[in-house]
Amino acid sequence: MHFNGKQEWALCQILYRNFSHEQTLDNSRDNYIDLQQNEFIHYYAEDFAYRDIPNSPLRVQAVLQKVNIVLQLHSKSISDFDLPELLPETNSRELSLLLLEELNYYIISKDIAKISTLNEAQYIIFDAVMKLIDLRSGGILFVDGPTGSGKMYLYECLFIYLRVRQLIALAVAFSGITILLLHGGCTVHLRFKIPISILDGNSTCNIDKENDSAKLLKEVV
Ligand SMILES: Nc1ncnc2c1ncn2[C@@H]1O[C@H](COP(=O)(O)OP(=O)(O)OP(=O)(O)O)[C@@H](O)[C@H]1O
Repeated sequence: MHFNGKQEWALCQILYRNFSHEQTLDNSRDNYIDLQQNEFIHYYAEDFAYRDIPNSPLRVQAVLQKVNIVLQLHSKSISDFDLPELLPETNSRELSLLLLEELNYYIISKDIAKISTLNEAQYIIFDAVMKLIDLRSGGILFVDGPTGSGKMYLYECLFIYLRVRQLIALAVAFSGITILLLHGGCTVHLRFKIPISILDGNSTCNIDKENDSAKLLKEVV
């Protein structure tokens, strides 16, 4: 059974809250053993972190991150248990929830297969965007085309490809209707904290450099 990101997250919270219940963490031997068995991690990696990511260690890291967050609520952490190591670069102590959300999209093989169905024009743009991203040189690309020419389809494929690679790409649009078409979409105003009144000459995006939004924006490819 597969779940979407929000359902999955909710289920993880419930399950891992149970795992991190005081009784489990203290000395109830049976539960404690369950939690220590690495098989449990792989089981949940399949159930809760399955993203068609061909990289099993990454899936395990995704589960460990989620478990760690709940454990932290109980003043414990992954390192208190005999579980695979949570790598520093994926340690949820450093990754904000916003970032974790962006790293945990539910992508199935059907989505990935879409990329191979891009038509020639779409593929040229897809390729250009990927080259720019791989160069990490930054840049602005503007895609235009008549209604129904497949712009949104192209954007979907770009997001799928980047998210499978565990890269951060934020889907934003000016209208609430448009964001419904983009998985994980968010209005520009919400994402960049643009004040509603932008005409007074002094308005700025209200993002503190230390907060989670700023950390997320810094990770964007
Ligand atoms: N390469 C493709 N293979 C199969 N279906 C495609 C492809 N490209 C686009 N489509 C389909 O064509 C339809 C129109 O595509 P899409 O909505 O992406 O166009 P658009 O340019 O974003 O349109 P609009 O400007 O009206 O928003 C959609 O049903 C989409 O699924």
